[in-house]
Formats: sequence, structure tokens, C-alpha cells
Amino acid sequence: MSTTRLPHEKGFHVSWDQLHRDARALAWRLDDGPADGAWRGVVAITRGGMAPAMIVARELDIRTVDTISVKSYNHQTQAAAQVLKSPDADLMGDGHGILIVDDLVDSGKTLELVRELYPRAHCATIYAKPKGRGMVDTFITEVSQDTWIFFPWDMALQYVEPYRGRD
Ligand SMILES: O=P(O)(O)OC[C@H]1O[C@H](OP(=O)(O)OP(=O)(O)O)[C@H](O)[C@@H]1O
Ligand code: HPA
Ligand SMILES: [Mg+2]
Repeated sequence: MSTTRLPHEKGFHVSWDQLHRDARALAWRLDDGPADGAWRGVVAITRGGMAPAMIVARELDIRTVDTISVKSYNHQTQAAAQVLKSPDADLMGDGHGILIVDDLVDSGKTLELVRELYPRAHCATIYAKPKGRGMVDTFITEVSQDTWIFFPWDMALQYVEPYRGRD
């Protein structure tokens, strides 16, 4: 079964500046590390998690950074999630001490799979929607389920008609 990804009632547009501030806020919240030590590495869920993971790794001075590629959407529909590329198995273990970073959690399908693979990892996202919130350990901002988040890498500056010139 697949679920429709669009249309959404509302749009939440995130600038590079906002993303940077929110990713930094996420990093600061994670500063204490896991309960029994320090983060052993950061793993970005590609592709949306890469910019946030870079900012988090920089803030927390973590030099070991790897990626996991999870494909869960086919254009506008969501299918069963599958791993296209795994991070280093020796680094990951069961996930203990590993900080997994993504831009957002929506339905939670992507993180559900990641958590199955690395049950002891700490999963962090910048944004979260209610359906997937239970899958993420730390996040910064929640938006409603009917909101589509537009990230800066998916947008471009363009001309907008003045308010009084619009139909
Ligand atoms: O909680 P879920 O419903 O699984 O959705 C969240 C995931 O969907 C998006 O990635 P996408 O699979 O579109 O790939 P991308 O990061 O390469 O854009 C987003 O970056 C998250 O990784
Ligand atoms: O709201 C969203 N914005 C961008 N990518 C996404 N992938 C799942 N949900 C979203
Ligand atoms: Mg993604």
C-alpha cells in the first residue's frame, strides 16, 4: 500500500539561515552525549540529513561521519523503506554511541527501519510531524501532519507579484 505525499494544506519554508540555527540548536541539545560516554560518530540519513549532520558534527567536534541511504519515497508516493547503502558495520555495531541525524521525521517509516537495524542509536531530526514523533529521540520543532516542509536545497529565490498586483 502507498500513501500520498502531497498535497498538503500548509507550507513551512525554511531558509538556509533558519536551518543553520535549528541544526545548531539540535547539536547543543545533544551536547551531553549518550548516558555513558561520548558520541562515537554521526551518521547522516541521505540526502536530507547531510547538511544537518555536518552542522551537528561541526558543533560537537565529531570527525567520524558516515551515511546511510534509505529510500522510502517514490516521487510522490511512499513505498516500503529499503536501505540502498549501509554505514560501516564496525563503526555502527548495534548503534550504541552513534548519533543518527535526519532533516525531518514525517510518517516515521525511514527511522523505523533505521532503528530496527541500530536499536541503540540515538535518532535526531530538526523537524518532526506527529505521526513519526515517537520514532525520534531528539528534535527541535514540530509541525502539523498536513504541513509540507520546504528545505532550502529544494528552493530558489524568485520574483513575486506585489500584493495589490495579484489576481
Ligand atoms: O518519516 P518518513 O515518512 O519516512 O519521511 C522522512 C524522510 O523523507 C525524506 O527523505 P526522502 O526519502 O524523500 O529522501 P531525500 O532525503 O533524499 O530527499 C526526509 O529527508 C526524511 O529522510
Ligand atoms: O514535509 C516534507 N518536506 C520535505 N521532504 C519530506 N519528506 C517527507 N516529508 C517531507
Ligand atoms: Mg531523507
